[in-house]
Amino acid sequence: MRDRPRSAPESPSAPGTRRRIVRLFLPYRSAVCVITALIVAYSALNAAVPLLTQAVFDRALFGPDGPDLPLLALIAASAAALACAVGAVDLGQTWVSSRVAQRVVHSLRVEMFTLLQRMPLTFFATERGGEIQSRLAGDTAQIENAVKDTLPGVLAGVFGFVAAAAMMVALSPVLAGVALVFSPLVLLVASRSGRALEKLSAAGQRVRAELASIVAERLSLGGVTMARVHGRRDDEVAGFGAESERLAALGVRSGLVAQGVLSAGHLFFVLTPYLVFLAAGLADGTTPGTLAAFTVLQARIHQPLWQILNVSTEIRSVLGAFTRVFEYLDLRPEGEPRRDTGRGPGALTVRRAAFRYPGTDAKERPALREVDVDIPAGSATLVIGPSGSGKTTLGHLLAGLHPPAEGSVEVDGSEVRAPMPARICIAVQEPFLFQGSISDNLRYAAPSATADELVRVCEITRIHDRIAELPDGYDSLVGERGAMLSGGERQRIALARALLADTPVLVLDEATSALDPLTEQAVVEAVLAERRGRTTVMITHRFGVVDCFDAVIALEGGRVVEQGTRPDLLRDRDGLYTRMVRAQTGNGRYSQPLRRKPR
Ligand SMILES: Nc1ncnc2c1ncn2[C@@H]1O[C@H](COP(=O)(O)OP(=O)(O)OP(=O)(O)O)[C@@H](O)[C@H]1O
Repeated sequence: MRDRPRSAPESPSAPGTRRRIVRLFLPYRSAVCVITALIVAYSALNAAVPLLTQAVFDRALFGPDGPDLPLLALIAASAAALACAVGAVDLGQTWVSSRVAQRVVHSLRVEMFTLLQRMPLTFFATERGGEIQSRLAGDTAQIENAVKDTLPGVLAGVFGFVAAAAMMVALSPVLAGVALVFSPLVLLVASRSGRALEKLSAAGQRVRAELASIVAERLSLGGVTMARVHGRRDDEVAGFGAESERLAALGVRSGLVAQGVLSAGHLFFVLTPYLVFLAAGLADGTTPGTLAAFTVLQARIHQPLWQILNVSTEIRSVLGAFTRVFEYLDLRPEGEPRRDTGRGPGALTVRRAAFRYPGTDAKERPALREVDVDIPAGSATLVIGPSGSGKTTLGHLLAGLHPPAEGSVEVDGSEVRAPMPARICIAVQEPFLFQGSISDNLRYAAPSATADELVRVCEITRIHDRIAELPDGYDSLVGERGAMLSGGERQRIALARALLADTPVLVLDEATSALDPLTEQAVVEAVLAERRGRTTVMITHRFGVVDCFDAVIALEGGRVVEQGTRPDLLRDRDGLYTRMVRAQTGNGRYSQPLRRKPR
């Protein structure tokens, strides 16, 4: 088990993949048996048709008593019945295969999605969106096609070959020997070249995933804007073009190898009938009917071999798809959080907490170390510090988004190692709004919230008037990721959503940074004034905007360097907080609060 999958597997199909595939199909073993039985029946019925051809020649048309028309009509009716039976069996097999394919792929997709939902946030910071998309949608689609079409195709090929070969042996062992003499050679060539095709196909999959990542990242609103702003549109096209060209070159190479195998097979298919005719000419006693039946059977033997040659590439690339899907299924997700419905007053305690982001050098200082913090229930606390000092990381630890590597974080005595939706909510600087209406987005936090409750929280965050101005009000659509709203509007809707969750603890991580100072002041004051006993932790750079906080925590280099009430901290004229206030306001005389605390 690993933390992250390799995004570019070296080996197209990892060892053990085949065994895992078999395990995947174990629950469907009855259906697989039915599919196999239907394919066997299909192959046997198909192989019986040449017997009718033999009867037409040797008995109905050129029999000892001349043409026998009633027999010919009977043979024609039998052929029609056989064709109907073949069609019905084929239909049944397709139906069962499709059902199995859909069930298997559905469970793989859901299992992967469930697992990804439980992955640590740091996974999403490092894994490319296109990679996830490519495995969840692309690879599973490939598996679906393989289960539905390719694998039954191979089985049909194998059984078709065996049935036709058996029929040939029954008709004439000598001619059968001549007809089949090159078959092992063709299969050997196919299997050898298969290895080259497997590597080419795995390389193709990797480039496809890279292309999907580029599309997801660079054709997003932010990606396109960045390219335009910096005049790099041509470079973006060139980058995409280079990857696309790699894919095209790989496609040409795979096409050549695959066609080489098919051409070798074709040579065999063209030559063997003439060898059979030659053998028939040399040997005595071959009736025209037997030769006609053989001609039909040879076509029947070519078709399955052709089928096997054709699908061998697909089978190898689908093994690669299974490997990539299994890599995601082997991810190590976060532990399932305890179902926590307790609320409590919301007192936060952090003891000697440390956190280091995965993948960072052990010599680098951790994002947080030896953090000791006490935040009383119902209090309002400001967290400040220079950029990169660990404020967001502390906010994430308090909200349970990252578990501390050392030490502990507790709310009302319960350990916080995973999000606790009933107790703690966090509003972030770049909130996520999904495509839907404003009320859909608000109700994500509280599905049963009434219209009045939506209005109440939106009034607190000073967004209600703006929503009321929109033609559809709370039913207005926000666009993908809230693209139809301004940054400040998005933040205020997300903050209202966090208030709607009505948790005893609320962490605001630069949650109002996109607002103008006057609106920000009004929003923060309203959030604090209407907090009804809620513990509020506000991480911000613009702490001069409001002064109504009970305590200030100052971070520097991942440590807490100051902690206390605002007047206490301002007393130290060289302290970090005082220096930051001075730099922000250009005024060093901060011994008194800027404004009176709201009730
Ligand atoms: N996903 C990540 N992977 C690796 N390192 C990270 C990651 N996120 C943050 N860091 C590092 O952790 C440290 C603390 O980052 P954090 O975001 O907590 O700082 P911050 O005080 O909130 O900064 P800012 O004020 O600029 O938002 C920084 O050195 C940052 O580079």
